[in-house]
Amino acid sequence: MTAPLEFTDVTKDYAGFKALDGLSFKVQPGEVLGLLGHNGAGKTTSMKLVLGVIAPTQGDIRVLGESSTGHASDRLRRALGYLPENVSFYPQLTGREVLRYFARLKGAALHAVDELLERVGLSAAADRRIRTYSKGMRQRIGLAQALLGRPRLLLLDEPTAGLDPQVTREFYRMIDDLRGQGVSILISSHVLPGVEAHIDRAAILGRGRLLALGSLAELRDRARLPLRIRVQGEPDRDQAVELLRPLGFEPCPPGPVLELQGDPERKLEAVRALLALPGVTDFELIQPALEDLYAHFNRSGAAQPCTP
Ligand SMILES: Nc1ncnc2c1ncn2[C@@H]1O[C@H](COP(=O)(O)OP(=O)(O)OP(=O)(O)O)[C@@H](O)[C@H]1O
Repeated sequence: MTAPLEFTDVTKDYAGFKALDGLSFKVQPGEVLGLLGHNGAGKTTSMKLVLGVIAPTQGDIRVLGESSTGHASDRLRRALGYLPENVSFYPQLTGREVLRYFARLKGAALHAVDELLERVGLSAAADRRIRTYSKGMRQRIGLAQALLGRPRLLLLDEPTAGLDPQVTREFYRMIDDLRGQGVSILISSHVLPGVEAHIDRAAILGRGRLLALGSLAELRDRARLPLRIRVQGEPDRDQAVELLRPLGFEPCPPGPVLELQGDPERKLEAVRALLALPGVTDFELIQPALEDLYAHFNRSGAAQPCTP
């Protein structure tokens, strides 16, 4: 099956400044790919290239099997859903009016509007003016707008920036549903903790270059960051350290609970040793989080798995 989105060796220069440098990746059918990077890494530039708003300086971008810059780009734009980073609508219009307006622009069926309002949980607020909407409600109307025309490929640029944790969770639940329906999604973010559980793979961008691409498990394998073990109970700290140090585990700085970090390959040996230690009532294995992997591949200093 053709990948809904494919970047091949894409470079984008803005007046001599390389915003993207040899970027290649694919979004597979029904996949959620996280495009992760710091401010200025090239996430929005990538989105604009997919939309055909700007053209690559070099390289090729295939969107739903067609070139993003060819004569098909208008039609392609209609087949895409896009939620921009700073979503803004006419404040004096109601939610329903905004969606009807965009449905006409996109050539989407007007009867889809009420269904979409329901889907994003805004039916009750459909006849309120946008200027009375909270930030979370505006993001939801933005998502509904992006879903007009039942796009097979959805581009979400920093969709949860500025949302509170509860609204962020609700937003990701909607993303999970869409993924379940086979929609392919490119989601850019620099807010990493929330996105981790909702993406199939991550593409880590740094200064326009692809630093790493893979599932969390693949990135963990590649990075080989230390595994952290949090020990519950009241074992003798010195005894625990003495036992685990020969296995390559070192204690984290003293805190309310004992934590050690070391080679993930020696996890079982470490666990066995811990189980034999008096006072241990339980333990928790803590894998490097997406944030740790991101820091590792960005080389913005070694990841600090010992920090909470
Ligand atoms: N029209 C433009 N002209 C010149 N430089 C630009 C232009 N648009 C973007 N850039 C530069 O290209 C780089 C990538 O910008 P881009 O907006 O793609 O980053 P981003 O990853 O989306 O960042 P953010 O998280 O801050 O939105 C930045 O250094 C930016 O200043």
